[in-house]
Amino acid sequence: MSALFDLPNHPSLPGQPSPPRNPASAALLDDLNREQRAAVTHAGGPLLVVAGAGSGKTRVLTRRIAYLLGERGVAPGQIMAITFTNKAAAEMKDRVAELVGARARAMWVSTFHSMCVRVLRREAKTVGLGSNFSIYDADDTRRLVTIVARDLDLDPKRYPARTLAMHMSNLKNELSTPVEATERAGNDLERRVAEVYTAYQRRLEQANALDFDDLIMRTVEMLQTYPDVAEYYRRRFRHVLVDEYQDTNHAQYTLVRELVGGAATAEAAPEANAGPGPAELCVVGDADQSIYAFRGATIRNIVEFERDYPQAKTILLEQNYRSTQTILSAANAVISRNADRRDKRLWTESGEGEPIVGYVADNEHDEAAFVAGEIDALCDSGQYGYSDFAVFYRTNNQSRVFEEIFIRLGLPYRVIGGMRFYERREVRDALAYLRVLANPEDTVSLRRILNVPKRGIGDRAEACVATYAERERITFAEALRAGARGEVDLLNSRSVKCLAAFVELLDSLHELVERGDEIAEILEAVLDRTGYRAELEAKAHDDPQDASRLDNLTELVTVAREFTEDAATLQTLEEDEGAPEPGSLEAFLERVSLVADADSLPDADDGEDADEAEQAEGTGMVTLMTVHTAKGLEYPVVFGTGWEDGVFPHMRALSEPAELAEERRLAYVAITRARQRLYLSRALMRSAWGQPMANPASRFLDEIPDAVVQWRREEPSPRGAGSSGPSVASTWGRRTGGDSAQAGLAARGMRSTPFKGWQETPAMALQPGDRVNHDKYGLGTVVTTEGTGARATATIDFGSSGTLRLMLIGSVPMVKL
Ligand SMILES: Nc1ncnc2c1ncn2[C@@H]1O[C@H](COP(=O)(O)OP(=O)(O)OP(=O)(O)O)[C@@H](O)[C@H]1O
Ligand SMILES: [Mg+2]
Repeated sequence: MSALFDLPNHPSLPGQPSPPRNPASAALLDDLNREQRAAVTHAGGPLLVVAGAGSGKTRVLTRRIAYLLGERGVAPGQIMAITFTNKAAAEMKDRVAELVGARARAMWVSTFHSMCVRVLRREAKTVGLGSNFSIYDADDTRRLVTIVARDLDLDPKRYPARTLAMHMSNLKNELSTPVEATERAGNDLERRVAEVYTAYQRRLEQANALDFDDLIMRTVEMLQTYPDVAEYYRRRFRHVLVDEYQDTNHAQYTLVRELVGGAATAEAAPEANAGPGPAELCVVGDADQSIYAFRGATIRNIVEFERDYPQAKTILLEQNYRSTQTILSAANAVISRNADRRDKRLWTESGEGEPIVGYVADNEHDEAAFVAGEIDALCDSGQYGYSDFAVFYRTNNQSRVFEEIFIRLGLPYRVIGGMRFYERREVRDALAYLRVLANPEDTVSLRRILNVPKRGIGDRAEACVATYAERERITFAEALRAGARGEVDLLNSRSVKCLAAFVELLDSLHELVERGDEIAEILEAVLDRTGYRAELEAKAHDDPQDASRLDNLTELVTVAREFTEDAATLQTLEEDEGAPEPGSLEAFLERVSLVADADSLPDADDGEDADEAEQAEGTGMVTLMTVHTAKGLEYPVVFGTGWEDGVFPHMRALSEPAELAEERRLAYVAITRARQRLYLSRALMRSAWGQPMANPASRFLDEIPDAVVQWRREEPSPRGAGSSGPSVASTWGRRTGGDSAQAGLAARGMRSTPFKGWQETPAMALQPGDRVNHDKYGLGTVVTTEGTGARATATIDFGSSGTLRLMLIGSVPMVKL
């Protein structure tokens, strides 16, 4: 226990139950503190457990379930437990199964959304849905709103889809129907939103689809409209337990009430003939971890619990069992800046622990390399296995950089939430084209794209070609060309024409490869000339998913562009025998397949063998996820990345006090996931939407006391005035070491990355004739320069090392002489 947040005399509750004599239940209660035990054994009225991060709230829920099953004779089928993420649900189920065995399977442990899907699929007929209804995610929703708004002739500048979707979602979270929304609309925006909402619901219904918010709202409506259905669920679930109660919104709150039957009690339902009586309710939460206000979550539900449920009992937990004091100090320092919160007195017995490690990276690639390097080193030291590590980022799109470096270094990892980029259909289609261009004989890819997009080469034509290839003992590609010349029997003339057009298309694309066009250009040509993009664009008006496919293709073009840019700065000197030429289409495809190959790492589909192997080795995989997804979880070592103003806190929050408070709670969540070691990093430059941006340090970093952070690498101080290139000194906040940066960094034992100092300016200013010294290629003379800003490049003659074209932005290990 240590200095900052000690509270040795934590209060105990009166009338504590002592552990029962039954040895089995003693085991269930043994390793709990008094307050936890009180919560586990509490019977009867509604129970609220409020406590800070890592104080054992979830453990209380899990134990309580085991206790209900083991000691109170409750059947598994009578238990409904609600968690915030699917991962948390799976973990809770596992933990209960460890305690009570396989019968845990009959419990319902799920998220609100999955629970509602389950109920609605069962009751589809009652609510007039086809049981195969589809579910639109947030992205689909926004795109459908765009379509609806366009149909209604709304000016997208004045009424952006995102805003409309948000307001609509708020209405649903408040359980307002389109009719109610229309009646209550008091101003122009509200009227527009109501119109969109009405039209949107009609479209959803036609598509037999529900969005996320509907899942909850429809379930609530059903329970309120059909008392016998509600009765069925109330009889069935005698125990309702909710984790992360601080993140429930009004709709979810109402759903819980309907399930428990508390509302009926409040409205003084006649005693006689009443249903089964309210179920036992147990909710746990922490107002400081409320991070879903954007989905209408309100801590009102915690604060007012005792008013909502007059018989309620509240239990506070104050001992933290998860983190070191250092980590708690950082967490407390950040969260205590929020106004209007109840101060908490978390304490721990686990000691100071390791200092928090801070790292200032040159850019996001450097940051990812640092993270990967640390994981590697800590694993090598034998202290940790891969599964002990988690890497957090603020938004999903930040995962790709980590995925790529992990792949390259062979670090096993998994991404929670968000589909792997290279698994997506459109990405695979586009890559199949490139594969065929790189290798015309790639039959699998060729057959994949043969009729994608549709071009009149049906299954029958394909079969004829395949048969001909087999008979003539030639490749499929050769047979295809024969078909295009009309030499394959049984092909009708229309098919021959289509094949000929396809072959011609491939040939024309192949010319671009021969000509040495950049990969991004080739890819663009593929998407345009095949009509792939046009087809998606046409369909995007009706199907929101097609619109997101277009975005993914744009992202793939960016990947290709970055690859070429990287290659320009890359080691031509380090060529492996037989490796494809750097920057070539082949090299690109090789790199991509390595990344995509991650799919076949354990856990994807290798099934049990891989699991066993993993367990045998005891190393597992590094987990990558957003902070939102990480809520409720814990890891021995946590990397908080992208701690930059504009990234985390999110850009949106910078000018919005309420949103900033929410981002701060998110930072509190991030920090308190760590058990032993915490790393916090940021990058000086980060590409966002294709543009490199210089981001200042996250204000949350500044809020953490210096005493608990050890900076492994600080921000380099800009060299004296007059150095080449415009300075970005204005964005370089505190922590700027006053020392000569290079020597200072070396002295602090900086790892592999060479010092980049002032080269971190937006682009190095060079002119033909300038002399430079490159870390790797040595002395050189600038021959020509091209482009500006992010596109700035220079062709430099390095004498015996060759003449190279280099990017002048990002981590260029080179100085001008
Ligand atoms: N009485 C206890 N003795 C030992 N370990 C405990 C005890 N209570 C909780 N723990 C451990 O402390 C860690 C944090 O517990 P838990 O995840 O239940 O906390 P939480 O309050 O739900 O945290 P969060 O707010 O992040 O959801 C877990 O590893 C848990 O097993
Ligand atoms: Mg928890």
